[in-house]
Amino acid sequence: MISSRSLAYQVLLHLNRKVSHPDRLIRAMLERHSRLDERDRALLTELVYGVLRWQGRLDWHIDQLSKIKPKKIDPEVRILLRLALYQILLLDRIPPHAAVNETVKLAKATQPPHLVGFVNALLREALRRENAWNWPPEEKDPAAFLAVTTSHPLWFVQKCLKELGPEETRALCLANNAIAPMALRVNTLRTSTSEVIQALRGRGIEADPSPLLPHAVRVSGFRQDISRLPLFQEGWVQVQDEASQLVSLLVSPRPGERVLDLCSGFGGKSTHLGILMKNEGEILAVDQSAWKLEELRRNAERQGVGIVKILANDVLELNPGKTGEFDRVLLDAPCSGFGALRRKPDIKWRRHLKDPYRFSQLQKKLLDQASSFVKKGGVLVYATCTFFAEEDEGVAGYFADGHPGWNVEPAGNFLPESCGAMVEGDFFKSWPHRHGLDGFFGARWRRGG
Ligand SMILES: C[S@@+](CC[C@H](N)C(=O)[O-])C[C@H]1O[C@@H](n2cnc3c(N)ncnc32)[C@H](O)[C@@H]1O
Repeated sequence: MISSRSLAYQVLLHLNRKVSHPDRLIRAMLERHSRLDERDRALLTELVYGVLRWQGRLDWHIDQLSKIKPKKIDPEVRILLRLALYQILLLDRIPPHAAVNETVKLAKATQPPHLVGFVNALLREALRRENAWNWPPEEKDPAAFLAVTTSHPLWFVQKCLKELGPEETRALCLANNAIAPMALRVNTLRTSTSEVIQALRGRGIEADPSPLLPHAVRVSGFRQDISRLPLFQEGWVQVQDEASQLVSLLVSPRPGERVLDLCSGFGGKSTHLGILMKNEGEILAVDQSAWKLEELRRNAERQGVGIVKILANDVLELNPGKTGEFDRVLLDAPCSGFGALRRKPDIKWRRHLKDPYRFSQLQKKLLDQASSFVKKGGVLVYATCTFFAEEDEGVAGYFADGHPGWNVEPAGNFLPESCGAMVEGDFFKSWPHRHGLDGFFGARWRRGG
């Protein structure tokens, strides 16, 4: 039978060739290989995410060990090496020799003999080193040291050092590498928090109420596909970080209102808004990606949220003449996504220093556009899943300066008291290292009447 290592190799190869969601690729693999047992299914996920999380550091090890110039290492071979070194250097539960032997087997099946020899020699040298590495000098070059040891791009660490200082940068980088607990949002149209916890515990799954939100549940140590559980299929829960759930609370829609969800994606927030509205009123979910909206439609159906309509459109080409005005508008803007590195570690290798600025230019345009849909006296919420100031406070400041008729409404007035630590001035801001949640930002304004 095919091994989880070989499947992980295929997923990582695919991701290297084309930007896609690791989760989707893993799920597709698991569907195709449905006879894989739970241990191997879990190992596949662990290998893919582990390699993506530690890619920078694994590449540094490869470059230290390689007898040929790093640039000359074939990308497919590099992926094989990352996969093996992750198991050897960063995973406890796989004997290092087994990792080398399995990788060499995989190399034999996919590479010409001289490359198999190269893989074999490099991995055996890694075993011989026994963790004696010449790390970049911490005192002299703290940015390089942190970048390598915590596996983040150097530019990212340098930017964080400038904006947050050394202690917070270190804590943030460490938190980004943690495996985030699974957070579920309870669908109060269908069930209650205690019923969800009971159902999960009944299956031997460790589940606890969130200390932050009454309708969220934290699940620990669960490595299987939640979408296979009846409670998911019956729409009792949605997987959603608590910080992301807080954005819908910041919108605080009421039953019967008209709400516009711009950049709705798969509808994590649209369905939450519909539940907060008790399925009364209307939500228009707009995204330029038709396939994401198709998923949103299925997601809303699963959760029994019947008030969401979908529209595939570029937000910048939409106007209130077509849609009418709304009581509340949420713009969950496209962003650099650095707040979600715990769940999407691949992002750090796809972004560049200029990206936060580049995104901020688009976000300003989208926010200007979003405001034109808000009726007088209505509410506008701007959200991102990043912590870089130019995409967060910078965009909010730009909007406030250009729209004197709008009043900022302090985020603290709309979030539960338990989330007081996530209020920064007028805004909502969560951080992985400070709050143990994904990094989100939210700002709210009311349009003058
Ligand atoms: C942060 S994600 C949205 C996440 C989603 N709101 C949720 O809660 O699951 C940003 C979304 O913006 C969409 N997008 C980016 N630029 C857009 C544009 N100009 N018009 C419409 N949608 C856009 C992307 O397709 C993506 O789904």
